[in-house]
Amino acid sequence: MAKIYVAGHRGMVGSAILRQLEARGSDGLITRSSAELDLTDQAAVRDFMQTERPDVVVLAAAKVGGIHANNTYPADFIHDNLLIEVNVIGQAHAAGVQKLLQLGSSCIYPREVPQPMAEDALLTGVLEPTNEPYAVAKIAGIKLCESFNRQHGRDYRSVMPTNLYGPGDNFHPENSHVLPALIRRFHDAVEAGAEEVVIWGSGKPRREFLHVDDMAAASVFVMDLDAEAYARETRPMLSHINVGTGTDISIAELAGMVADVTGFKGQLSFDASKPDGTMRKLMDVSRLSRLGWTASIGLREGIAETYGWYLRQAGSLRSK
Ligand SMILES: NC(=O)C1=CN([C@@H]2O[C@H](COP(=O)(O)OP(=O)(O)OC[C@H]3O[C@@H](n4cnc5c(N)ncnc54)[C@H](OP(=O)(O)O)[C@@H]3O)[C@@H](O)[C@H]2O)C=CC1
Ligand SMILES: C[C@H]1O[C@H](OP(=O)(O)OP(=O)(O)OC[C@H]2O[C@@H](n3cnc4c(=O)[nH]c(N)nc43)[C@H](O)[C@@H]2O)[C@@H](O)[C@@H](O)C1=O
Repeated sequence: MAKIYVAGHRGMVGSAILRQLEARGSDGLITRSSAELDLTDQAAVRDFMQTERPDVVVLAAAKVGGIHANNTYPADFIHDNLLIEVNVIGQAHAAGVQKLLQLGSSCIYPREVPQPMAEDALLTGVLEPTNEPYAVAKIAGIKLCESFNRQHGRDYRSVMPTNLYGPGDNFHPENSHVLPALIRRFHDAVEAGAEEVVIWGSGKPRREFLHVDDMAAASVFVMDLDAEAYARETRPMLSHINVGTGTDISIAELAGMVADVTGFKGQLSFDASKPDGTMRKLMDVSRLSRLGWTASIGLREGIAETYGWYLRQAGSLRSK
């Protein structure tokens, strides 16, 4: 059985990938928390890779956050993510790891790009300023994989997820992504009997949301593809594959859905002092669907399930 190292296994995506691998009986799984192995520390990553010598690496560790966190801590987002990618991808190669899957993000695509965004839209225009530093690091991750493939014949693959959500998400009131932020805000409003909930920005931006279990399934699917199938879709650079649902929704519509799921009956208002970010980010998922994978969890169903999970965490999440 292959030894698979899942970097970031305590995070929302890494934990979902770990669940999928465990469910199919993988028994060579290797994990380390950030307290055990700081992936920004090159010497520590080198020692770990040389000692463990995994067969496969899944890179789901990153500094992650929503629009406010990206806009407030740009240095952390570019610095930590570049180090994590250089260390994990570079030291995996140095330890002879032939296969790796790295997770990027839909924010790699230019701000003004034809929708839906196809993989070859990469580097065709100017990035969205609220998350440009993070996006530059994610683009560097793609180019690292491509370059190790070209120069050293490695099989390093990249998946670009759309906005994700689900159990294990970060529900921080300011630093999280929109969906967990709204779940928490609407839930708190219902509990407090509040009459109004404030939504950041104009409510007009459109986003595509994918449940993390779908993302984990897609990650394992891409990891398992035979090399010829991956190459067929990603030639000539053996580059990245988009992962999404292929449908989007406005933030105002999303807020209405979360209000419905949480039972909030009051008014919504919009705070124009907060940034909208990119006005639309819809993935072209035809590469992945040609290969045979499509998402299966509907948005409303996924929000209801995530809200159930949030409620089961009781006070532990809300005290953060
Ligand atoms: N969430 C989303 O909407 C999206 C996420 N992505 C990408 O998916 C991947 C996973 O994201 P997600 O699961 O949401 O993020 P989380 O924040 O939930 O998890 C990130 C994980 O990375 C680990 N990590 C962070 N810094 C370090 C470090 N210095 N050393 C070791 N481990 C570290 C953390 O480990 P520990 O818990 O041990 O501290 C954590 O478990 C990322 O690459 C992200 O960019 C892409 C698009 C959308
Ligand atoms: C996944 C992706 O995530 C980030 O980009 P983003 O798509 O802009 O992410 P977001 O989820 O934070 O916001 C989506 C939209 O929603 C609006 N919005 C309303 N009310 C809240 C709110 O309460 N919180 C947040 N965060 N946003 C809100 C918000 O104003 C924006 O218009 C990247 O930085 C980058 O990290 C990345 O790759």
